[in-house]
Amino acid sequence: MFVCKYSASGNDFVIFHTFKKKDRSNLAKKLCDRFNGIGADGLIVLLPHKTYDFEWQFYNADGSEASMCGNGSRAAALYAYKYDLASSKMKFLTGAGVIEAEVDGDIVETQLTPYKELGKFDEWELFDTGVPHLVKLDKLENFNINECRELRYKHNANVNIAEVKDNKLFVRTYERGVEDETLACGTGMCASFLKARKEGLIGDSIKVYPKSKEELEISLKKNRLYFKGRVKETFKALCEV
Ligand SMILES: N[C@H](CCC[C@H](N)C(=O)O)C(=O)O
Repeated sequence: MFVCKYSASGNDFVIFHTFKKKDRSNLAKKLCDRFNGIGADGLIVLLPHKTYDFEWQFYNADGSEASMCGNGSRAAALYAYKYDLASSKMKFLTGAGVIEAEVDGDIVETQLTPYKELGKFDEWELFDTGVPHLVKLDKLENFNINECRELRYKHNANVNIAEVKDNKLFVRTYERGVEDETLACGTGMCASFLKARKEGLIGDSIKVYPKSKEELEISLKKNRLYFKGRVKETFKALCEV
């Protein structure tokens, strides 16, 4: 069957759709392997749903399932629209709840599930933007992969360093389940937005730049997070899955 690869601001995913829900943890590890597989940060499988346009299974590259993926939600929406699984405005079910998305050319905006503030640990703050994220406001060059890895296991969370410069938000993320820094992390950028806004450094909308330097936009409307940016299909092939 056909599998595709999508890149959402540098966060990349193998995506396909099928009818049968089953454990695809080992498949995710195989397909996401950057040496022996297609290579990606995650695997997304779209499945039929009686109420919503579809539901999904999301796996990190290490085969662990995650309840949500911000960039993955934008990639899944573009895939669903391109392959006639949904119209340009859609609703789909994730482990974190229902996501609303809108496709406009190669720009996709998704509304994330309601966020939670989960507490402070020293200069770090923990948020749930669909998955758990620790955020510290600091200079980006102070991003330390070993410190991030330690905090990731201590709190079972993704770890972000965020910096506000010239009224723009810059974010670097160590991603749980990829176990490395990724080029972008949507729920991480959203958690960083919440932290910067809480400290009074930004307003309700801002341009955000992850490690890939691709421009995204995050806004807070009626206390819900909206996240918008470019998505592209980078690969398509027949593949045994
Ligand atoms: N690695 C995350 C899931 C993917 C999040 C990220 N890729 C995004 O765009 O939100 C976790 O296990 O919590």
